[in-house]
Amino acid sequence: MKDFKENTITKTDWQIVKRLVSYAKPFQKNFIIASLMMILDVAASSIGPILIGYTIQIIDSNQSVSDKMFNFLWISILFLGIVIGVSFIIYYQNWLLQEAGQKIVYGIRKNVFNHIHTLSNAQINQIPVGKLVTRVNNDTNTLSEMYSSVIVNLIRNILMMMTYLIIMFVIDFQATLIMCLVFPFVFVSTVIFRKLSRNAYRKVRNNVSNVNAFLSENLSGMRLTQIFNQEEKKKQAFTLQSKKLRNSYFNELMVFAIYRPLMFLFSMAATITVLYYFSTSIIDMTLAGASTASIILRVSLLVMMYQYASQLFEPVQQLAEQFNVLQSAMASSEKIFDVLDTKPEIEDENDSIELQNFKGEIEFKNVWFKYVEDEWVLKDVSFKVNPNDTVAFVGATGSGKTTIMSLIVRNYDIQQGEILIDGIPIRRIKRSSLRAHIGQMPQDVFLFTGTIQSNITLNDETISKEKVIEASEYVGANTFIDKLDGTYDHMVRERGNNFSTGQRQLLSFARTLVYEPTVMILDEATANIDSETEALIQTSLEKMMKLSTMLVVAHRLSTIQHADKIVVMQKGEIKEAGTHQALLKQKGLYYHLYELQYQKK
Ligand SMILES: Nc1ncnc2c1ncn2[C@@H]1O[C@H](COP(=O)(O)OP(=O)(O)OP(=O)(O)O)[C@@H](O)[C@H]1O
Repeated sequence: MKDFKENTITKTDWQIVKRLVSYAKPFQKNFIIASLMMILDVAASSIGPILIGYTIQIIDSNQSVSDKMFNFLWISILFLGIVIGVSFIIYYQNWLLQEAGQKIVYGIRKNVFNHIHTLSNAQINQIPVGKLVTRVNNDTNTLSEMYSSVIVNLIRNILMMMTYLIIMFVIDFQATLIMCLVFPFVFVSTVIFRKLSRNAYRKVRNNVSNVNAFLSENLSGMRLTQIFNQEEKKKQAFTLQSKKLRNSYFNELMVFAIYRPLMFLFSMAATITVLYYFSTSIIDMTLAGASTASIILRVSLLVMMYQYASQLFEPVQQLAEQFNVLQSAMASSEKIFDVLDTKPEIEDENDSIELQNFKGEIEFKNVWFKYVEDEWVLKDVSFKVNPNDTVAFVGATGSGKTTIMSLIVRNYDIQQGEILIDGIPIRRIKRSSLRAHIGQMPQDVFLFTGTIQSNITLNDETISKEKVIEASEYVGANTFIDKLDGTYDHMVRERGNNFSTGQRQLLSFARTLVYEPTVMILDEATANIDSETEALIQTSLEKMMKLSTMLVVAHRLSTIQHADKIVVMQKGEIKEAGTHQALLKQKGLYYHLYELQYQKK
């Protein structure tokens, strides 16, 4: 799975629309009020040209000068009133729609983020982080635009066009009919434009997603790039991605750059047609000796028609562009719903239970496990961890030690065999309950941006500062925390890059201890740690081993000599198990591993 699409059923446009409407339902009041205001807005905006035409008619009327001035004044006040009214309507309408749009998108964004957290490690590992960011952020933003501007404006523009056309037909049927000859051209070019712009939009979206994926991966791995002097290559790769994005934007701009002037051309053609038609009819009237009043009336109608004709194409142009946003919102919605429809591979069973009075007993019975088809990573693995025991797992890299730890917290489901936690099959236990009782200290400790304290409590406000200090002192992390500016309030930079591997390990110990788990899992860091910190880690580990059941993936055999049991793994199988002394006596695999490390020292 490189994207969520591969795991979901293809959705029809109608299904997408239905779901989008369902999100808008709680805000129907906003949409109804905005629509009513839109009708007012359209009505008020259509009156402008009529008022101008009427003003021209007053000039030539039989009214006295003071009456004319009085009427001008009233028309001006009415006009001003309409302009103020329309401005207020537009402001309030925008506010209502933006409020609804932002709230809807806030909800969707939250759903997408939360849903991603329900997916299994295997599902998440297959999708680049940048793509996930694009789904949660960019795609939901496209939706916001659709809810807050497109839907209502789309209806407004259709309504506006219809109203203008009806008024024009009423003013002069023949002139309007002739003007309408331009519409087939407008229609054909709009259809072509929609097609071209849809492709352009799609390319832009894909390239944005690719650039995001590239950036998130390469900025996280920047240190490695520098270590291997690969900056030039990365710069070139980024330039290529960036160029693709730039070109796709250019492409999109080109489509618009052609369409807009084309629309202007049609609009001018229509306006000139109307002007020509009316001008000739006025000349004909003059030649036929028509009265000044009827000529002035004709001139006022000409002004009105000119105004409507020139404004008519604005909604047409906007319509085409809004259809595009609508289309891109549809595409984004499809991607968002693909995320939401991806079923988590590992879910709690309906009758799953909470772990009560957990003793900390773990048993693997003939467990077989593979990540991918035909590649067994664990083969018939059986072992038992008794409450409060310390069991260590050793073996060559890739032998399956970390995998065993992941299975204990059910990050993956096994294919054969059984995992029992306090005698209960693991599938029957709520995953949240497992994680609440089993504290994990992974190999690569992840630190979040924030304070030392927030990194230890993981923002759980029920954990007191005293507890944080107590845990830090217990594991010896206070030796470096106390030296920091602001101690526990010292800021941790993104990913904790201002702390050493050893310091991160100690913080990870404290983080686990404050949650008081019954079982602790430690995947020892493989990176080299300075001997002072290593001694600190060793001491705190020995202390922690006394607190609860402990499982350790050990790379330094010195760490685990006092373990109750050492399990030796090779290529997914358990080859030996026993205490340090017993295994040494066997002179098997463990003995050789030990010899190797001993010789190195
Ligand atoms: N998410 C994954 N998807 C596919 N294969 C994986 C995944 N994680 C691990 N593996 C494979 O499973 C095997 C066992 O890996 P595991 O990480 O459990 O080994 P390990 O003994 O803990 O190694 P190390 O000592 O290097 O940490 C390896 O061959 C590895 O390539």
